[in-house]
Amino acid sequence: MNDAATTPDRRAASLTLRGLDQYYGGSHILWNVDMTVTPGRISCLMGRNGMGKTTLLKCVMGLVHARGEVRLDDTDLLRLPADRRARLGVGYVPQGREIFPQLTVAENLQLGVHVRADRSANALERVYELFPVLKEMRNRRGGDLSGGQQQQLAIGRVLVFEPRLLILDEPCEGIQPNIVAQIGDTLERLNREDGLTVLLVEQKLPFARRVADEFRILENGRLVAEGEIDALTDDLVQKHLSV
Ligand SMILES: Nc1ncnc2c1ncn2[C@@H]1O[C@H](COP(=O)(O)OP(=O)(O)OP(=O)(O)O)[C@@H](O)[C@H]1O
Repeated sequence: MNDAATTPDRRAASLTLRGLDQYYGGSHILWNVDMTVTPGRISCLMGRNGMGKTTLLKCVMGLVHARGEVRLDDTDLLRLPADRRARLGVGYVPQGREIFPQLTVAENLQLGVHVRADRSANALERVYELFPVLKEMRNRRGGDLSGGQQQQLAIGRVLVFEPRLLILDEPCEGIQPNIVAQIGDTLERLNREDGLTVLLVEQKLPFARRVADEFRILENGRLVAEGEIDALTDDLVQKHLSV
C-alpha cells in the first residue's frame, strides 16, 4: 500500500443525493433523484442524450442551482459555493478537456500545485506515474497534444488536487481506442491503489462494463434503473440506452 492510500485525508468519500430537483428556468430537468455512491466504488451514470447526466454532475459541483440534498460524507454541499466543494475534495473533469493550450503540460499541472503547496510534490509525481506520457511531454504546449493526451492532462490537472471523489463527464468521447484503454487502466489504479470514489458519466457500454462497479440510468431526469454493473442486462440497454 502506498503513502497516499494511508494518509488520513486521502480516504475515499461517499456521495449522497436525496430528493434532488433541478430547473433551467421553467424547465424541470432533474426529478427527485436519490442515489448513494459508497466510498471506493466506481459508479457509472448512463442515459441517452439530453436526459440530465451533465446537469446532475453540475449540481454536485455547484455550477447550477439545485434543490434537495447533496452530501459528501456528512457535509451538505448544496450550501457551499463551487470552490469550497472542490477544496473539500471533489474533483471534476468536465466534458471537452478544459486545459490551457498555450501553457506547457508541466505548467498546466503546476497551476494546481500552487494552490496545494502543502502536499503538491507527491501528487504531481503520482500524476506523472499514472500518465507517463505527460512526463515525457511536460515541456510541450498543451495545445500540441493529441485529443487523448489532452484528456489525460485534464484528468491529471484534477488529480493534482488529490480529490476524494473524482467526477468525470464522458472522458472517452472522441478519443482513440488505445488511450481509452489507458484511461480505463488509470481509473482502475486510482480506485484500487488510492481507494478513490469515482462517479463517471459514460455512454460507451464496453468501457462502463469494464471499469464500473455499479450503474445508474437517467431517463428524462428520473433515475429509472440502478444496480451492480453485472445486472446491466441487454433488456435494460435496449429499453433505456439504445438509440
Ligand atoms: N444551460 C441550459 N439551459 C437550458 N436548458 C439546458 C441547459 N443545459 C442543458 N439543458 C437541457 O437540460 C436537459 C438535460 O441536459 P444535459 O446536458 O444534462 O443532458 P445529458 O444527459 O448530459 O446529455 P448529453 O449526453 O447530450 O450530454 C436537456 O434537455 C438540455 O437541453
